[in-house]
Amino acid sequence: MDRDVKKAIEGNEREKGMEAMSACYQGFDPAAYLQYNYTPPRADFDRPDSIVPWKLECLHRAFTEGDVGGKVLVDVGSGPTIYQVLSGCEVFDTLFLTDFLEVNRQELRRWLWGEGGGSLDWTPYLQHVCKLEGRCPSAWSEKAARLRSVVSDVLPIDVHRSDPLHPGSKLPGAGADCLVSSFCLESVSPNLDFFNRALGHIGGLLRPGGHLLLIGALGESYYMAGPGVRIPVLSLDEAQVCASLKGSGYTLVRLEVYSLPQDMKVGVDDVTGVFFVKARKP
Ligand SMILES: C[S@@+](CC[C@H](N)C(=O)[O-])C[C@H]1O[C@@H](n2cnc3c(N)ncnc32)[C@H](O)[C@@H]1O
Ligand SMILES: O=S(=O)(c1ccc2c(c1)CN[C@@H](CF)C2)N1CCSCC1
Repeated sequence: MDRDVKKAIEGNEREKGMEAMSACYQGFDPAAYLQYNYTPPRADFDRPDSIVPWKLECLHRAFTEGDVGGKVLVDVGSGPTIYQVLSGCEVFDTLFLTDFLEVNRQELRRWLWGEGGGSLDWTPYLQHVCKLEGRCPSAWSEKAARLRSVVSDVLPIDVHRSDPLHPGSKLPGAGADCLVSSFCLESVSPNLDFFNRALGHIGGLLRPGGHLLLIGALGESYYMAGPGVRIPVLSLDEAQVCASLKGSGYTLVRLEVYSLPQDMKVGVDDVTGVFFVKARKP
């Protein structure tokens, strides 16, 4: 087949894949998503085997062990959540939260700068991270104020585009010093080729020597993002995560895996585990 024709067909297939995934996300319900994933039993701070303490500890350690630093932190695919930057906001003074959907960007703005506060009370998360930092849990309001003070903007993003941030949203300097992204790439990629390309696209936002903190689902093929809103997920295993990072040129610093207890499998998805990756862009 003529190479140009092949490229046109491939390009057309990619556009179709992006449109199909975008259509899936039009029903995304931020409040329902938060309810499904960020309230008990999944978010139970009193359970030693709960995933929340594990994940917040992974993030705290990654941001505070001395090798991560700079000015600009970008969270890719923030959704309606802020837990993923509660440690990073103490290290960086310029944060960008990003998401594909306006409903999620609005949810973030409501918590950051709005009157109502948002759909979820993040106080337990703020208190837990304060404890990890050796601070009194009552310092949670100071941490909330710090986060609100360092978030520069909540930006639209599409990881399937070679320049994921819209042309008008250029990052300061030579790019981000650190990227964090949780449950995004595998949740928006129709197949492994999309996943690997998206990983490459977000890597373009990161300066050489910068760090990627990537959190994601293992063994997940779908999740519910609202009543009747079923979103397909690219099912990953540890080996594939490592292969994709290597293929994208990253140096793996650490990979940690959490296996979900049976009672945390509550029907909102079929996730079997969660990975936490710290990697460095050479
Ligand atoms: C499973 S949620 C993850 C939310 C949050 N990071 C968390 O840890 O719970 C996936 C997010 O990816 C966003 N998304 C969907 N398509 C995207 C795209 N093409 N590029 C970037 N983000 C996208 C969705 O709007 C949603 O907020
Ligand atoms: O690991 S979670 O249970 C979690 C949190 C979010 C998600 C999943 C799992 C699995 N499905 C994902 C779909 F993309 C979203 N968790 C919720 C409490 S705070 C730490 C993260």
